[in-house]
Amino acid sequence: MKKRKSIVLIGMPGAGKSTLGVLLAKELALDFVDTDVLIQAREEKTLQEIMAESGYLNLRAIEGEVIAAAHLPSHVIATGGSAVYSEEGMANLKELGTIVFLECSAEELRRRIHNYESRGIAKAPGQTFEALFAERQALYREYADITVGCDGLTMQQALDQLLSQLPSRPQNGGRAP
Ligand SMILES: Nc1ncnc2c1ncn2[C@@H]1O[C@H](COP(=O)(O)OP(=O)(O)O)[C@@H](O)[C@H]1O
Ligand SMILES: O=C(O)C1=C[C@@H](OP(=O)(O)O)[C@@H](O)[C@H](O)C1
Ligand SMILES: [Mg+2]
Repeated sequence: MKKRKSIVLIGMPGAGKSTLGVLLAKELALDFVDTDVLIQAREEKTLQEIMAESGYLNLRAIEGEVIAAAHLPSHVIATGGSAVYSEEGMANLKELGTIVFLECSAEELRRRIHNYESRGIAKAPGQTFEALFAERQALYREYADITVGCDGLTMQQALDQLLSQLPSRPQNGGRAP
């Protein structure tokens, strides 16, 4: 079977990378992988356990290794929100395909996420949501090939918006690098 370019979803926790990623993979007949699951399987620990045992910087380091080593053509790849801290990892993902930033405002994310402190976000202790949002926003923008604004959209509307912004199928359907 021909290898196709992958689609890589980046964005803040709660932006919809994992949930929309599955729907997108089904729509495009691609495989789906969530790099959070790859990390957990490699470490045989949950993300929360990794952070509790060795800290958020170690989780980011492991995430960087996992995404730098990922060989995943013809996939929709949902990353964790902290993937953008790894330059090497993002370079590899960019080689695999199109990077899509699911952009939500801080207000929208606040409406979706009610467990900011306990969700296992890889952030410095005490860092506020607003500070983390600002720090990350710059990185998501830097890496994005496409930005999909998700505020106020239902899941289906966000999926439709994403599909309409993707490069057309013939461009998508070339051989993977
Ligand atoms: N338009 C939307 N698109 C994606 N998720 C949405 C939307 N509206 C509400 N949600 C909710 O936001 C959450 C997104 O979570 P998730 O997919 O795990 O995000 P991420 O993987 O980016 O952290 C889910 O609980 C989902 O039901
Ligand atoms: O943004 C973050 O720091 C993180 C986001 C999580 O993934 P989601 O973005 O899919 O929630 C997960 O990788 C980990 O808990 C760290
Ligand atoms: Mg996720």
